[in-house]
Amino acid sequence: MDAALGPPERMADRADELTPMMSQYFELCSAYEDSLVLFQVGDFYEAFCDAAERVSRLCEITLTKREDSTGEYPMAGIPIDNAESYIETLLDAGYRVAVADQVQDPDEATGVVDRAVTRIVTPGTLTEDELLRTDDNNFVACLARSGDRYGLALLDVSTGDFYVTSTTDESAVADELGRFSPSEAVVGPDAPTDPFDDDCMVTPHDRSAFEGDSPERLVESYFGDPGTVLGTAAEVRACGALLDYAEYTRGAEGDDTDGERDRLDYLNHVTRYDPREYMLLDRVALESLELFERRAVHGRAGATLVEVLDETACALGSRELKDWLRRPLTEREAIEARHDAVGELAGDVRTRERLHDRLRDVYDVERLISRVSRARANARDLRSLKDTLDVVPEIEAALADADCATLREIRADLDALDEIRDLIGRAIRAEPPIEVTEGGVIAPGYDERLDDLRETERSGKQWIDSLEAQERDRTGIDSLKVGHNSVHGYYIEVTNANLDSVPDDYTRRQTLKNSERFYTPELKAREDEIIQAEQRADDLEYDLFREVRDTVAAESERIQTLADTLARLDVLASFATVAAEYDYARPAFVDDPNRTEIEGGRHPVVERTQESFVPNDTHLDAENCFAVLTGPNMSGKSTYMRQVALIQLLAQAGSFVPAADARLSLVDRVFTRVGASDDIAGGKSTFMVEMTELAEILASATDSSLILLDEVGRGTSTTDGLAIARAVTEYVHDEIGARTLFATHHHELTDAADALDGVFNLHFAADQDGQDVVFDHEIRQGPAAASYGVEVAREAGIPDAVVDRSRELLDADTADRSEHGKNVTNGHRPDARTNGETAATADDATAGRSGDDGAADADPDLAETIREQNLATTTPMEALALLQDLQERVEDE
Ligand SMILES: Nc1ncnc2c1ncn2[C@@H]1O[C@H](COP(=O)(O)OP(=O)(O)OP(=O)(O)O)[C@@H](O)[C@H]1O
Repeated sequence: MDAALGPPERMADRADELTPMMSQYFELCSAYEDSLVLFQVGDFYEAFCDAAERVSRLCEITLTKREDSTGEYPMAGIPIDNAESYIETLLDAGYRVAVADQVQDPDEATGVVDRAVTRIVTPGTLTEDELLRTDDNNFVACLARSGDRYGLALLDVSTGDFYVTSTTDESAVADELGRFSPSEAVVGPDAPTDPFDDDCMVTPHDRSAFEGDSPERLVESYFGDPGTVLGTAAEVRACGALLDYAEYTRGAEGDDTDGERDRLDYLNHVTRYDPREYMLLDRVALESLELFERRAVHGRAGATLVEVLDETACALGSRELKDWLRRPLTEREAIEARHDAVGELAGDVRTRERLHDRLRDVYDVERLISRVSRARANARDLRSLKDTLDVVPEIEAALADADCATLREIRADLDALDEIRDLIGRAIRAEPPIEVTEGGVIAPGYDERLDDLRETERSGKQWIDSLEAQERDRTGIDSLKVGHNSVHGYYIEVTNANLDSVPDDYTRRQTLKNSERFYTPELKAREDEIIQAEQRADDLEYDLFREVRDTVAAESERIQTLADTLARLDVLASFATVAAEYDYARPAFVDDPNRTEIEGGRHPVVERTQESFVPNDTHLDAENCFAVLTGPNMSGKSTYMRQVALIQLLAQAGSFVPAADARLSLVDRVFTRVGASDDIAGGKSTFMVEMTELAEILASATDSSLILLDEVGRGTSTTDGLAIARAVTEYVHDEIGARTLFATHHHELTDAADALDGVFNLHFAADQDGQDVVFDHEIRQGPAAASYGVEVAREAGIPDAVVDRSRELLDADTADRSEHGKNVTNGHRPDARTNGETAATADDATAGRSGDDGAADADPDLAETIREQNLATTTPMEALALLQDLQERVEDE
């Protein structure tokens, strides 16, 4: 176990003798064993012993020590004012942090001041704005098992988004986790801990939260009858245990005296879903289609799909956009409803701009309302809520002429919460301070008692303001001054020279070098009155503020619905902007299965990152659903395949698509097996990764899926690779029948088109311009003629000698194959040098005989290596590796 966690060993052997404060620390460390405890001492959060050493090293703060009668303890303190950034460092280092605050006024404490853990900060349950990304959700997952079923719950504590699903298939769990990418996971007994990403913290949680009727009771207390809101026992367990964990991380501050935990009142809705309601995009697909993360491919300046699509105006919309892309729909009606709205807004630039303009003033009310419910919102938060509510009627007005059902529904759902808006407007000052306990928060006119107190305060101060003139008159001392300081309060200051004129009712308050300060009984009385009124007013303000906050909290469900409505509208407007500005077309959905008809399709990201882009068509249907795609390296195969998948994904997310026209049938899942990636940390070779991904495709794809295969069998010998590629083609064609695009450098695979109905060839061509290869990026029917790997190798900087020799080998191979049906290994090997001198035969080289020109001094194995190559089945990647090897050997000579 990590020595920084749990009760410090150094204290354990003297636990009974510890000072009361250290004993408190020791006990909190024992109670929160899985967290690093930060313990408030005045203005600092302290850690002691091993935890101190760890905190000091990670946060780069000085390690000091605390000494008392029981010994000496290393100590490290982080300033409370700046705690969040240090806590972030500790989270990044993999710790959960239990924050133990002083929960009693030190002046009221008889012995040691009471402390309690008020929050446990963990990666998945963050609510601190400083630690959260505004444009993305932050989920904590909970995986529970009941019989052979897995229940998966996902909660964003900062926004209240809560999803639950269940499945009997462990790989489906991994797929959903890939989609939501939680930063933390709570795992129940018997549930697997391996489907989580490396960067997801797996948290052990109290077993009892998963057991007995505790999950059920908790679900019921939040959402009503578990049987109605949720489906299976596994879902109830996952959801209940996650609620328990979320409450646990709120610490003890909310604990009632009877030990009941405080509730997370803003969690008033859980969405139960079936993964089949959404187009499935597993982790591999999300990564290879670069939806949210970039991959450096061909050195192109990377961008992600979400980056080129995000024209949202507010944080709510930008998070919603990610969610729509993560979970494209599979129900035609729902998709078309989104398309209707996008179409209407795309055609109405004025409304779109007006909406965008207004939505820019919308605050992140989703996170705001969760702060309100957790009693962490300040007066500025409430004003921000009001500012948001203020724009709602304007948004409503902008949608006054909305025609389609979706926009009309949105308009109807817009709820400006007039009474809340009015309440905040009346109660909270326009620019309130951050601190809510020190007054200045409640607006004048809101509460009579408060106004009276403020009036007393004001008139008292006014009287004091007039006192100076009055006392000057009375005493005849022209230099007399009335002032105030925080230690001594109000005073009348008289210089030493005038002390003789001081009246009898002056009492000395303070002596300075050149003057004396006094007060009079009346001044004192007025001062007390002001102080009292001020104190009572501040307290009253705080009470009133809390009342307003509670009233707002009681409407959290309506505010969440409003947030959701605004988020949807923002995404639809963003889709519309992209559609209008980048010439996207509305896709049509067709009933016949397996249809992908795209005219002039473009890759939404690549077209934005380079000067010109060549649009291409795609035609797949039940009769022709498997395209084998050949062509030189860099000709555009990967781009083309991804563009087909992205168009399908965008269409189902509700967006228009980068194409002149698209007619599509729905897809249940996009599979990708593209690019070579090593999973060295996971102990898998490139080939293993490739085969694991392929196995998943073959096991799970249906005839409604879209499959992209980019060079299958690359990581093994050419013969094995080709065999696998061919077998996969046959299997997908015969058994699955999914729409498939298969890019390959195995030219033999193009023969599959003759053998299998439904398989056809497409290719990209290249022109040779002198020694350069020029790509037109235009897709054509039929197989590619040549692969141009050698020319691409030249462009990559392989020396001419090697490139020329490769070209000779290729030519010889082609000639041999056409004449004898043999490969190049039987051909002749000319001189390795390029000076045109007499070539030695391969046989000479193999035999190690020297030619007159010295060329035969060449490494005899070199010829052997070249002979061994079956160039007919060598991929360009392999050819490149070979060239590199040959080059090194040639240079050695
Ligand atoms: N339709 C197109 N219009 C314009 N440029 C394109 C087009 N398609 C691809 N490109 C450009 O060509 C580059 C290479 O494309 P891509 O990666 O798709 O080639 P590839 O044939 O898959 O190569 P390899 O076989 O080496 O993986 C892209 O980065 C892009 O810059």
